[in-house]
Amino acid sequence: MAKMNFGGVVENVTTREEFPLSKALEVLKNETIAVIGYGVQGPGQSLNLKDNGFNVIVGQRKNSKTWDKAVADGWVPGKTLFEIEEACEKATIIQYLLSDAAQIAVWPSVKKHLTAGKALYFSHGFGATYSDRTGIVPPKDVDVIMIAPKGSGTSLRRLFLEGRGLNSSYAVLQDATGRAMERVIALGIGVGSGYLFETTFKREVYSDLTGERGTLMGAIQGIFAAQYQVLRENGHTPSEAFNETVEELTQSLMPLVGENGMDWMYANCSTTAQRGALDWWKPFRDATLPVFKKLYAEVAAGNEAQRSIDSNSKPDYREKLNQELKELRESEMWQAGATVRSLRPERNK
Ligand SMILES: NC(=O)c1ccc[n+]([C@@H]2O[C@H](COP(=O)([O-])OP(=O)(O)OC[C@H]3O[C@@H](n4cnc5c(N)ncnc54)[C@H](O)[C@@H]3O)[C@@H](O)[C@H]2O)c1
Ligand SMILES: CC(C)(O)[C@@H](O)C(=O)O
Ligand SMILES: [Mg+2]
Ligand SMILES: [Mg+2]
Repeated sequence: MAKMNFGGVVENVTTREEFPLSKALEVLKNETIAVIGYGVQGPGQSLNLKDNGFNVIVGQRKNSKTWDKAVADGWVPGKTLFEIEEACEKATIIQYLLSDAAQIAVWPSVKKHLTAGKALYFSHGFGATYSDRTGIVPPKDVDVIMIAPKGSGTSLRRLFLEGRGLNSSYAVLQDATGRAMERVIALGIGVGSGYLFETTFKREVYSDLTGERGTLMGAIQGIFAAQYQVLRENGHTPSEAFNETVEELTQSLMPLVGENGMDWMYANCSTTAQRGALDWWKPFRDATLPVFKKLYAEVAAGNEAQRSIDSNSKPDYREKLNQELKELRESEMWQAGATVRSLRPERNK
């Protein structure tokens, strides 16, 4: 474990240099890892583990689209692909990667296979932190660990195939075997993490729920929609409004931020743009600060978790979500976006 200085605060991190894949393979050489669920994280984590040489099987409901997807991805029924309970029985490490709501419903079937010495692995602090709402209370004689990739399972797989890695946080909630820490770090390296930073289950779920509702997904759509509306109300065309709101950000400016930070992106824009951005970022911060404070309070009170449990436990939750995504897709802004994307020269090759 290395100590790294993050803007003046020293934190524990683990990198592939100090914990190479060979060490991870050695630590887990006698383990059977069952990845339960084959939605978004399931494929990314299980395929990365398999390609890295670990002993991994998949547990998924038969007669489901994702069972068929697992078969298409090369998992073999009866050999490396099983019904959820059968996979849990065979496993020494159960990676619980069902949706957070489904984890509640399926918990009794998983719990009965959590015999002494096994490890229960999550990719989110949700189930265990909000145990009063989820009912997920692991037995005391198993390790309870977490690797939470900080991004989509789709990116986890794509970056792995490019020889890169998505960063993940890690935590140990329960160390029953004395091996929980080496198990979790080895799994973090195994699923393809770029580096691992330390957290707790509670800190992970609070920050993750805030981030995805905030700047990563919710706030960004909100601020896009507000600017697009103002431009349209003032007579700008959809293509101009979309380009000035979204396309330039994703195609030109955010890659520069990702590469070298905000000041570097600013420095690569005109002095006119720099003057305006440096003047306006603080009013935007001040306007949104109360919303972020309210959001964090809702997360900490458990209200966001409860809302997610209630809506995503309904039988028709997928149809409802798809309907809301359709509304977003069919809004003028994102329809303009579809046309803009179709005009990117690389799409016409
Ligand atoms: N989506 C991501 O990229 C991402 C990123 C980081 C962490 N996570 C966390 O990883 C975990 C898995 O998330 P996900 O987005 O991959 O899940 P998901 O929503 O894609 O669902 C995963 C699987 O759950 C199955 N499932 C749904 N309801 C079920 C039920 N009642 N019984 C049995 N199976 C059922 C689905 O068939 C699917 O295979 C969650 O804890 C999530 O918070 C997800
Ligand atoms: C990919 C995200 C948003 O980081 C994850 O937290 C999720 O819930 O899907
Ligand atoms: Mg999340
Ligand atoms: Mg997240």
